[in-house]
Amino acid sequence: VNKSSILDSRFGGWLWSTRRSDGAVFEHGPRGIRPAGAVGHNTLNMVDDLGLAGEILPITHSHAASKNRYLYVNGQLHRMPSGISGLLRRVPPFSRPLLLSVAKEILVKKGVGDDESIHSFVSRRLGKELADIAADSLCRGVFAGDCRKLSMRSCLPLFYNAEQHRGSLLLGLMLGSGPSLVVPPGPLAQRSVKESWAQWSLSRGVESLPESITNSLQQSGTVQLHREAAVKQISPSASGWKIHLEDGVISADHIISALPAKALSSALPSTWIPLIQELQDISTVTVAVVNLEYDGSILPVTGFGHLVPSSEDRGLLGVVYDSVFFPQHNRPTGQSTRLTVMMGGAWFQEVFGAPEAVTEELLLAKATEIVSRHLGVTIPPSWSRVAIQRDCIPQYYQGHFRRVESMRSFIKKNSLSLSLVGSSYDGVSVNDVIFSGRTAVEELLGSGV
Ligand SMILES: Cc1cc2nc3c(=O)[nH]c(=O)nc-3n(C[C@H](O)[C@H](O)[C@H](O)COP(=O)(O)OP(=O)(O)OC[C@H]3O[C@@H](n4cnc5c(N)ncnc54)[C@H](O)[C@@H]3O)c2cc1C
Ligand SMILES: C=Cc1c2[nH]c(c1C)Cc1[nH]c(c(CCC(=O)O)c1C)Cc1[nH]c(c(C)c1CCC(=O)O)Cc1[nH]c(c(C)c1C=C)C2
Repeated sequence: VNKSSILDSRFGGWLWSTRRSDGAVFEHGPRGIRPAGAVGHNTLNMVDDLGLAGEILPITHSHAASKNRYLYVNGQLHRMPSGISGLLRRVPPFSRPLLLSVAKEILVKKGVGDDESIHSFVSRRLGKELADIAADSLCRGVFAGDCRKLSMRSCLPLFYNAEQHRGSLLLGLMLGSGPSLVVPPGPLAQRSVKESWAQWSLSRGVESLPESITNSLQQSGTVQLHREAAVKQISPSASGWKIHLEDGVISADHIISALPAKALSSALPSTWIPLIQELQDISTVTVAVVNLEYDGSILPVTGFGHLVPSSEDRGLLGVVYDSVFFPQHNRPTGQSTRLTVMMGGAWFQEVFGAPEAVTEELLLAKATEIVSRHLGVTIPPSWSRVAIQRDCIPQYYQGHFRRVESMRSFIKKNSLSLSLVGSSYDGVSVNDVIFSGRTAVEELLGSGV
């Protein structure tokens, strides 16, 4: 069910694509989905099932957008180190070869405590410089968040587990750290492995995925879809639940809630204070997403985009070079360059003030000024679109795992027929949220689906 005022008449939440009448596509949320691992295979299997395989746009690991990612530090773009030579040489903005930090990492003692901030973990194992620049930028480029508050255990479980099981990131990544989930790959996922895909999109944008799911559910004739009907209240009843929607009441024997944690908390019975409190305490951040189109081929570099550490500019998270990796989404006539400037995140309020008060003009002016200063583009954009994505990325702060455990144990102890899925709990990527839905259904049916 879709509620928020800007997303009124559509399903799909943050999977949101603008298709211009001339064929150009602009993404206001995710733009690339990772094919790898169990969660990646699971999504590709669903793409197969939906009959969308013919619309897939893959990017391989050898593509420039996979190899080249940049950092903007001290007023300059720096290509992020990659491959063996990137480890052996000193690559600015870092002051020494990364190999030195990585080699020493093996000798660093395991941390104490059951969670730690990402900044503290990286400082301890790899040094302060990598924490201040690399971890800081990575957290802004995935969670739009602050690495000094984000949880290592919940945000980067692969690296957290590497230290837990092998005492070292390097050893854990080389030797593996515990059993990993496996989802049998279907034809598309097998193709992604064979062709070494790094990410993918769809020819009419990522929103084709929820659109296709909606069509498939409608055609099945077995599912009721309520559009523009917010869940107002959920109350227990003799047969399970009564769900009070804006357009009526429905009964359910089990609820799989994919609502953002805060929205769910305000719909629950007020007597469930511990669960409501935990849900409310999951913070989110707001991101300003500014899509820009320029005439001609105007980029001085080619790659995925660049990230900006908080020490350089607190309000600017990074710039995505969309037309480099999905040129199929460019307008069909004449050369053009599509960029997305992402701003705010954990620093939104501090830099721009209250999201409801900031003007689109101000954000557009800041975005075009950044493109001109960072990329030397002197012409104005030929098209632009500003979207203020309110509360769009949940923040898994230190101790998040305990909060999630405590909510699930409250649900179990009180025998509530309720499953929590979606980006507030077990991962924010598109793959993670789809997989969380599958896991909830499997637990409910007690078997592999
Ligand atoms: C700018 C941006 C860039 C991103 N980039 C990437 C990327 O490159 N790759 C990637 O994998 N992920 C990316 N993500 C993350 C990913 O898109 C999201 O985490 C994911 O789509 C969240 O899905 P969800 O279904 O959990 O939540 P949402 O998309 O938030 O869906 C929740 C739905 O619930 C509805 N709702 C809310 N309240 C109520 C209510 N009371 N009643 C009924 N309905 C309600 C909302 O309208 C919405 O439709 C990005 C996110 C953003 C914002
Ligand atoms: C500048 C801000 C942002 C950019 N993308 C996002 C923000 C907030 C959001 C985002 N990006 C990714 C994910 C999913 C994570 C996953 O587990 O798949 C989300 C929620 C993908 C991603 N983007 C970057 C990295 C390192 C990742 C992880 C997966 C991968 O390695 O591909 C880096 C990055 N993000 C942005 C830019 C400009 C950039 C690097 C140059 C934009």
